[in-house]
Amino acid sequence: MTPEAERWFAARSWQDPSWSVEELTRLKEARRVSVVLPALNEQDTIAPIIAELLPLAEPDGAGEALVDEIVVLDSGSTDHTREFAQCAGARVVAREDVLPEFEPRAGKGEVLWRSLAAVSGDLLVFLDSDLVDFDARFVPALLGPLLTGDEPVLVKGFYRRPLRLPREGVRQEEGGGRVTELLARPVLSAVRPDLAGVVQPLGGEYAARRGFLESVPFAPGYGVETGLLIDAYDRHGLDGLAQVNLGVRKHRNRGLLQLGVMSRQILAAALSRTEGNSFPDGALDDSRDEVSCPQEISYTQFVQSDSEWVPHDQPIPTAERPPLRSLRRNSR
Ligand SMILES: O=c1ccn([C@@H]2O[C@H](COP(=O)(O)OP(=O)(O)O[C@H]3O[C@H](CO)[C@@H](O)[C@H](O)[C@H]3O)[C@@H](O)[C@H]2O)c(=O)[nH]1
Ligand SMILES: O=C(O)[C@H](O)COP(=O)(O)O
Repeated sequence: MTPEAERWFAARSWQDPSWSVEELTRLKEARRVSVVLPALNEQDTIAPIIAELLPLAEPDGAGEALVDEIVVLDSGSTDHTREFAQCAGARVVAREDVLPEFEPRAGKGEVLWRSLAAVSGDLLVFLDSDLVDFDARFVPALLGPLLTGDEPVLVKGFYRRPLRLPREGVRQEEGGGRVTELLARPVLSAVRPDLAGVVQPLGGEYAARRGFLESVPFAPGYGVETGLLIDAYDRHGLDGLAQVNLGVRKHRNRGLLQLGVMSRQILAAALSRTEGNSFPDGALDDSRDEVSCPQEISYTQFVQSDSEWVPHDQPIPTAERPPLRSLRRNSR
């Protein structure tokens, strides 16, 4: 690690976060907290996650709650995700119902971007909706550094990651985070060496201040976390970041080909934030407010069909969404 990364890791990593819900609810004062769950076809896991979150939204004796709203931002589900989420007690927002002047695009980054306009929180907590054995203590842990300190704008979770691949008969207590370890952390250590202390740069469990989220472009698809992390660092320095230990995080582990496509999206978000790059992935503009990109690039994977190997081209969306704040400025 660079000396700066080492200093940051020691100063800004909470290995055993122990803020209580009561303490944080008191510190919250007039600020609002929104929990946002991006979801695409998550009918198996969405309701148990919401059930676990609901107590955080119940007012205490003083009429206050740590969480003001739990919102599922639906990404075009075709299963029962929306109904199950609503029955479980969340507000469900379809991606086409927020910022309707923008034609919806596929992918996770798109719904996170739209969520800024759908929720009222000053502080937003993002959680994936494919989590298994979810523990609501993730939420106070992620909010702790934002409510107890002024500096961080983005707080990432870190955890042990089991790996479960039923088709392959794999069930391990560790070994998850394959894209994180094989692509994201190596790439970040090259393009922003000071970010080498971030344990789970891709984790979908993080909290951030609205002011920061509205000030940056959103990369599409699975590039969104990489973009937010690099942009938080570029604009607010390492001390704009913090990380908290969330214990264990289990999710649906995807197959290798799906992870290949995810990796290409992540690489596009990182390369487009690399000054002077000549890659086709895009580039920051001079003001660093926008990333100008081709709409799409293509990535080829190979699949076996009978005895032959055939190329299979995957479109990788690269067009980023502009900072939400710039839309408000332009509409005035
Ligand atoms: O088009 C999409 C795809 C996914 N999701 C949701 O986004 C979350 C994460 O998606 P998933 O496919 O489960 O991603 P992972 O394989 O878990 O990928 C990891 O790495 C990604 C790349 O950084 C992060 O976006 C993820 O949050 C992180 O968990 C889930 O709630 C999905 O339902 C959408 O809302 N829309
Ligand atoms: O975060 C990652 O590295 C990818 O989502 C893959 O995670 P997994 O190896 O735990 O499935």
